[in-house]
Amino acid sequence: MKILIVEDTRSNLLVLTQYVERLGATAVKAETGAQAIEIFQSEHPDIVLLDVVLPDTDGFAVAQRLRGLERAENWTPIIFLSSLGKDEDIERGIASGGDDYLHKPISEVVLGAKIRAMQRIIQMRTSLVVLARKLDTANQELKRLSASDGLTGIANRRLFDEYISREWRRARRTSNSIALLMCDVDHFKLFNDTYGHQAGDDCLRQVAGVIQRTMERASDVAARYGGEEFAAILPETAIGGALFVGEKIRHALHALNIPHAGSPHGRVTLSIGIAAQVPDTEGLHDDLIKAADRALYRAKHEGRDRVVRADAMLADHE
Ligand SMILES: Nc1nc2c(ncn2[C@@H]2O[C@H](COP(=O)(O)OP(=O)(O)OP(=O)(O)O)[C@@H](O)[C@H]2O)c(=O)[nH]1
Repeated sequence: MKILIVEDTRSNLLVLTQYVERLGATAVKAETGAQAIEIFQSEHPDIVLLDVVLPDTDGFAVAQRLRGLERAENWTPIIFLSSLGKDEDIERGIASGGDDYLHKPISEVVLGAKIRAMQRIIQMRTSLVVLARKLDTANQELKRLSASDGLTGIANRRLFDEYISREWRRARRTSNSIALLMCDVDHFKLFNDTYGHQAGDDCLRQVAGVIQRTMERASDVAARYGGEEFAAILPETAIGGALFVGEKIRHALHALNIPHAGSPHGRVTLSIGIAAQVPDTEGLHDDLIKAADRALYRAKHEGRDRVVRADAMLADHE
């Protein structure tokens, strides 16, 4: 343990140094406020014994400065040693950041007891800081788990719902387009029937990975929408950009070439429905989901393994 003694009277400094060393601690010494601040920063003492009357400033100002220098999680006990013994002096000492206040002349026994008490508080505080850090890590992990899909590790439906609602409102505020891709694995029931459920799960993991990797912007989110259906939210993206991403996903999955003997395509493919919209004041994000869903339905009916855009469907109907 390192104890900083701030005392301008040499004889006092000598005696206090002996007290501290007899406790088995290392003494570092300062004779002015400026020195105290400098040594505090370079030596990082565990406890500070601080005289109130100093040649360049007073101990109260030094204590305040030391508190300002401490990093968020750190705390160094400061014990004032003073010949000023009025109630107001003690009050000022504690208010300026001190933790205890001893009157001169200092008794070795009392000083030893106070230092041991401070050590005990330091230990308890350190355990609390460690515990708080562990809790923080556990909370972050919990947050991550509650937002991710257990099978594929990408965002789950809960996060999807939250994210699309938030991004829809943001797009409305900024009059930006938001795009949605709904992707469904083709003939997946047959895949399961042919290769087994385990292989099916593995396939879903790979498809999720392809979708996730294909999206490049930090604001893009890929989620497992349910079963063998995935969704991708692309904020600040118009239909052209969404089409580009959809085709990129489709080709990336082709490149992966996961065999699917039951499919006319011979490999695992995706049908993708896309929709994009600049939200108006009345529209709901549900409308965007419905539009992408209808496009997906159309992609299935037109032969699967394709990207169909919702606005093209509208044009067809016109
Ligand atoms: N292995 C596995 N299969 C799943 C999972 N979730 C859903 N499925 C299966 O996915 C299949 C989906 O089948 P359908 O909705 O009939 O569609 P499909 O066979 O993919 O045919 P199309 O979508 O019309 O191309 C069902 O057999 C589900 O059991 C999962 O987490 N793991």
